[in-house]
Amino acid sequence: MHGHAVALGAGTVLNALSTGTGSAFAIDAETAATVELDDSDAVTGEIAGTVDADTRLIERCVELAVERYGGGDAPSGGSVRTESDVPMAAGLKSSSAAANATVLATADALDADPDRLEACRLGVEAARDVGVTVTGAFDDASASMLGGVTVTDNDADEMLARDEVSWDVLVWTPEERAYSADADVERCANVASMAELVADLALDGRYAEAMTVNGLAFSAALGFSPDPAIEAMPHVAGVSLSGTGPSVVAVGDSEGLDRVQVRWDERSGRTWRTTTRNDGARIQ
Ligand SMILES: Nc1ncnc2c1ncn2[C@@H]1O[C@H](COP(=O)(O)OP(=O)(O)O)[C@@H](O)[C@H]1O
Ligand SMILES: O=C(O)C1=C[C@@H](OP(=O)(O)O)[C@@H](O)[C@H](O)C1
Repeated sequence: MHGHAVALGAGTVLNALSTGTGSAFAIDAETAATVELDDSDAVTGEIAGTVDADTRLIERCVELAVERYGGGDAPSGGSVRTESDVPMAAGLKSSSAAANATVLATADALDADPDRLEACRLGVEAARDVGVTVTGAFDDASASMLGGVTVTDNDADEMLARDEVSWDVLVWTPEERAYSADADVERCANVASMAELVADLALDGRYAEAMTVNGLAFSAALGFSPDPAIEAMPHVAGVSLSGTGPSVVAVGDSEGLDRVQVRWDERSGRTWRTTTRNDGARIQ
C-alpha cells in the first residue's frame, strides 16, 4: 500500500510561544513524503540527505494516521521517507511540512482523502507526542496544510482567521539551527504585551506590519540580532525573525526585495527568493 503527498514550509507573522496565539504564511518550499504500509509491526522513518536526524515525528504521524484512517484490518507497520526543500530547524516550519505530508501520504496509502484541517490536527498531536513543539504549532501546521496566512489559537487548535496573500518573499537562512523545543519560553512570555499587539494587527488583516513588530519583539527575546530586519525595513512591507529563528523573512514587492537581497547576500548562510502559496498541501 503506497501513498505520496506534499506540504509547504511557512514563515512567521506572530510567534505563538508568548501567548498561544500564532500566525504564519505558506511559502513555495515543499516537503514530500512517501509512505509504504505493510504488516511488519513497526514503522521506520528516513529523511533524505541526513543520517542521524530525528525520525520520530514522521513515524508517529504514520502510526496516528493508520489508527485514524485504517479501519479494522489496518496494516501493522510500514516505512516513511521525506525529501524536503525546507531547511530543518531553521524557523521555516520543516516539522509542520513533514508532519502534514506524512499524514496525507498515509491517508493516500489507505485510499482515504481526509478533511485537511482534521489531518493537520493529527500532525500537531504527533508533534506534541514526540516533543518537537512548545505549543503544538497549529499556526504553522495550518498554514502549511491550507496555504495562505492563518491566525490560530494553539491552546485550542482553533483557526481564528485565514486569508490569501500574494507577496514576493526573501529569506535569509544562516548555517546555525534552532530547535523549537529548546527555545527560551520564559523570555518569550516577557514580550506578551507585544504579542497581543501583533495579534490585533494580524486579526485586522495588517499582516506585514504585524510581522515587523513580531520580529523586533522576538529577536530581542530570543537573542537574535535585529540588524537584518532593520536593514530591510525601508524597502519591504514586513520583515521578521521566523519562528524561533534563525531565518529572517521579508515580504513585499520584487524591487524592494532586490535591494534587501544585495545587503543580505553579504551575510554568511543562504539568501533566497520565493513567493507565498495559497493552495496548501496535496495528495499526489
Ligand atoms: N524533512 C523532515 N522529515 C522528518 N522530520 C522532520 C523533517 N524536518 C523536520 N523534521 C522534524 O522536525 C524537527 C525540527 O522541528 P523544529 O525545531 O520545530 O523546526 P522547524 O522550525 O523547521 O519546524 C526535527 O528534529 C525533526 O524531528
Ligand atoms: O513549537 C511551537 O509551538 C512554535 C514554534 C515556533 O516556530 P518554529 O518551529 O518555526 O521555530 C513558533 O513560531 C510557533 O508559533 C510555535
